[in-house]
Amino acid sequence: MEYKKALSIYNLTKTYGEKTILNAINLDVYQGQIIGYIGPNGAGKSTTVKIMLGLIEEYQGKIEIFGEKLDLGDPSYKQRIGYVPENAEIYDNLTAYEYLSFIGSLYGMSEDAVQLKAQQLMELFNLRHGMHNRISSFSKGMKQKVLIIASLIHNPDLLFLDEPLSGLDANSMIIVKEILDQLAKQGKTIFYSSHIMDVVEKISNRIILLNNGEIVADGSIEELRQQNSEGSLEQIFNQLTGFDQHEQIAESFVSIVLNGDR
Ligand SMILES: Nc1ncnc2c1ncn2[C@@H]1O[C@H](COP(=O)(O)OP(=O)(O)OP(=O)(O)O)[C@@H](O)[C@H]1O
Repeated sequence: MEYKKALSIYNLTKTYGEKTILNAINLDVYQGQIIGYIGPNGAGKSTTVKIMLGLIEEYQGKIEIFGEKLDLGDPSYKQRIGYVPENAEIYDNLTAYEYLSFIGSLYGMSEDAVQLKAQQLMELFNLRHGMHNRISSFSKGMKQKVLIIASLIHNPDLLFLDEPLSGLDANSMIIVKEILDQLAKQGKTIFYSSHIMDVVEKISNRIILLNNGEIVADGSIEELRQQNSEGSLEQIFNQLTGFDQHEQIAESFVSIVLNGDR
């Protein structure tokens, strides 16, 4: 398979007031890549993803998705994108089936196609019996599974995932990781944002670390290991973000917790 560019970012800069969140970022992402998109809290990961999804319209720089300049006036590119947000605004009052039908119709799928796919995918996630129950009655993990199905039901080519395994049990996590691996082998491109470093390390074939508005590392885990003296991705993350005070901070925290009145 010939791997083409799925996404290009040129000099992307985003500021909020005085604060520069993204500082002239450049990035080319190819089909079939699973990008582990990581960085400290507030680094700008969600901001980057929201810009690519057209949810944030004010920025400087240029973005191309599937070779076309991002044109918010023509949102057809969105039909090729799937998204699992970190904080889902899921419609709790709908049943799982109603929600998936709604999402499918937004993506232009026929009712029959959505029904069949939703049923089959929910069954594979052990949710068949919850199909016609309101999402508000679902556990956290069940909701997460509905979100994952919703992000994939229209067979997108580019997938943005923000902590997608959040709330999933160990068995379901294995299934989702395997699904992502197989989708990437089919040429789908996946942006995987997470703070769980050992999962990112295993699942990604390319890791991008964002810190202080810049990309400070970009490569496979093997490449990052060669470039840095530390071994695990967690250690590389600590090193590149200049963090070595976990013990002191924890000690101060605990001593404040233990001191003073009840
Ligand atoms: N609407 C907004 N107005 C002002 N500042 C904002 C706004 N949205 C985000 N920010 C700021 O932009 C920065 C980046 O936020 P973003 O949510 O992209 O970080 P993140 O890397 O996804 O963090 P996390 O790992 O905590 O999810 C933060 O400093 C945040 O306070």
